[in-house]
Amino acid sequence: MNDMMKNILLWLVIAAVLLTVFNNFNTTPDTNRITYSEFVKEVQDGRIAKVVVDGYTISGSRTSGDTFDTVRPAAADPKIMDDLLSNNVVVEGRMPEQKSIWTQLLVASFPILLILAIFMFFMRQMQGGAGGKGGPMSFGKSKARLLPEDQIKTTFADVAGCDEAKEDTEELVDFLREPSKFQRLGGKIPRGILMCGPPGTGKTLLAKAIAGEAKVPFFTISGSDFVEMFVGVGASRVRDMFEQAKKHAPCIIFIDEIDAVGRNRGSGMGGGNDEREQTLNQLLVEMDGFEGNEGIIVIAATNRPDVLDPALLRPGRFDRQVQVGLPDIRGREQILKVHLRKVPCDDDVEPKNIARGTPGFSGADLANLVNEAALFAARSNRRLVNMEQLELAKDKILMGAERKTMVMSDKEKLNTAYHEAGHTIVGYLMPEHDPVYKVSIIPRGRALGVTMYLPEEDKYSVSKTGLESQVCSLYGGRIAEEIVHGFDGVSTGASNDIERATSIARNMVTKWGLSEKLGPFAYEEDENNSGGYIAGPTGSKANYFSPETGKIIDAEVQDIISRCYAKATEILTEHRQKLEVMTEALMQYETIDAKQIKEIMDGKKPSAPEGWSDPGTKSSKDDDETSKDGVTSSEPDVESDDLDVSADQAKPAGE
Ligand SMILES: Nc1ncnc2c1ncn2[C@@H]1O[C@H](COP(=O)(O)OP(=O)(O)OP(=O)(O)O)[C@@H](O)[C@H]1O
Ligand SMILES: [Zn+2]
Repeated sequence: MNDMMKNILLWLVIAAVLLTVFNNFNTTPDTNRITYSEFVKEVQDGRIAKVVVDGYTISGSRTSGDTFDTVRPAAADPKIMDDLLSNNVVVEGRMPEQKSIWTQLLVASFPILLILAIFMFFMRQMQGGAGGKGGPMSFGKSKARLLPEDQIKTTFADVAGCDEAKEDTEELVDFLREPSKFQRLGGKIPRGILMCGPPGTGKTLLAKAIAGEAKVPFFTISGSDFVEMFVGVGASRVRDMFEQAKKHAPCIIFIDEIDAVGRNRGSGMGGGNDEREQTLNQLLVEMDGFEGNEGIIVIAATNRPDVLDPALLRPGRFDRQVQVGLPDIRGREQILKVHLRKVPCDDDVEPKNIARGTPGFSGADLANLVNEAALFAARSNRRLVNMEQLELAKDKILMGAERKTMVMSDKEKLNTAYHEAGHTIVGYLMPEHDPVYKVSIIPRGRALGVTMYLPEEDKYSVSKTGLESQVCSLYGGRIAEEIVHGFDGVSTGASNDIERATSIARNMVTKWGLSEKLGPFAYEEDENNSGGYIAGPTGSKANYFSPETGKIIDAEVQDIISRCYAKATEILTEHRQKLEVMTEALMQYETIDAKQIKEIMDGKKPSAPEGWSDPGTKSSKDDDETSKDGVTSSEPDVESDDLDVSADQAKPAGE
């Protein structure tokens, strides 16, 4: 309440100043104006001849003939006036009504009350407390939502594929079930747990499952809910939340995106954000404030543990970290099983196969996959989800939704086919390159065509050779166009490829220490993503090099790219014949799989892809699509970022 009081006080002072100014303005001194005490004295001295009373205003004339006026203070006892005026003075007009001291006070304080009321109204609005939209129960001042214990149906059985994280948190369940027993045994229980991991890996789910298993209430709030416009609001929200939690203990407080408030103070983005800092301080105070045996466990989630303020990680606060990473193949299989349980499935459904084909997928991606498959099944009036729909759903998530309505001209289609075939052939032949999983010239999302690579198993890093191979295959598309149409015939379709290739080459030099000339130093650092991304979106960068080094960096990047470009050109010139065959196959089938690609690369005639039936002739019409990206969706490494990018591209046409 403290900060709120400060705010109110501030407003009161402003109100008081305003009132004073207003009053002064009102009582501009008149030449004849006298003070009330002067007036009383003059009456007593018998100098007043006539008095006209109008409420509190008193005017009149003196025995000497000149006029005067004065204002009777509300506090003056009216009876004294009566006594004063009883003799030899002519009194006209009416006396002020007798008001109780309370009424007078009320009248006097009305403007202040009004301002207070308006202020309170705004506070309420800001805190969005009224009525609790969304949550089953939300309480006034803090935005935290409270899920009572009987409403949490999530258990550990719903969380699959993160066994270590589950093990790490099992003892919390025991503790929450019976905090006193734990205390008696001298068990030491952390107050705060930090769950770290990429988005969608089930951090929220796991926290909820702990509450569900322990049958305790679950408070949830997002770090961004604390960051407010008004200084002090966030801090008071934190205080409120902990107050509420204490009433419901034992319980769990879950703070999602703690990095929104917990960023390192005095460094990084938006330095000197008072509000955020105050909120963070309050959080630290509250964390220190409750005893370990109160039965409150604060679980915070973040995917950027590295940006958190070290004070948050100190003993007694979030001193225990639980890693919730992307699931491996076994994990993915289990997660798929959890979600497939909820939809009617055909007998042919093999979670293991889907798990194998989805490296880099998060739990949320897999849940989405099952959901999409169910939608596909519903759309084709099937009662059971089968493997075909699961494959379709996987492709949709990996490559974006097909845009069946978009018609390309034959010329554009042919160009796209050459482009994708170029990517595919270079990717196929380069060492340590992920195998091509599918090539398609069906427009998806913003891409005109897609070449999808998938590693055979989960991969956590890429070698220098692998990276250079990626750069080569990224240029393969553009080079194929160049070989067929000449330099003047190259389309704009390669912009995304070029961007990504450049980004890989640059990261090789400035981040991954893969330039011999420059050595293993970090010259550049992304503010937003702390490395690990290959061709991920670039945030604002921090540079650590002199202008001279900058020139060498540029030269090194150019060197990598020109070497890779030459290599890819060499490959495609040598395999020109295969480029033609693959293009032809793409024109015919539109989508070909690893099997057809292998046949073509072995110099054989490609077979028809599985499930392919001749659709007859397709209509074609000119299309004014602006984005001509033939996106090469190579499989990401540790991060599933590229998956997100493909998913984003499933938005409607034209960005
Ligand atoms: N390990 C898992 N087992 C089962 N389902 C999962 C798992 N991980 C994620 N999911 C599914 O994905 C959904 C989203 O997961 P959740 O919100 O818990 O992720 P998160 O890590 O908290 O993500 P974010 O960081 O984006 O908040 C869950 O509701 C669940 O359906
Ligand atoms: Zn391309």
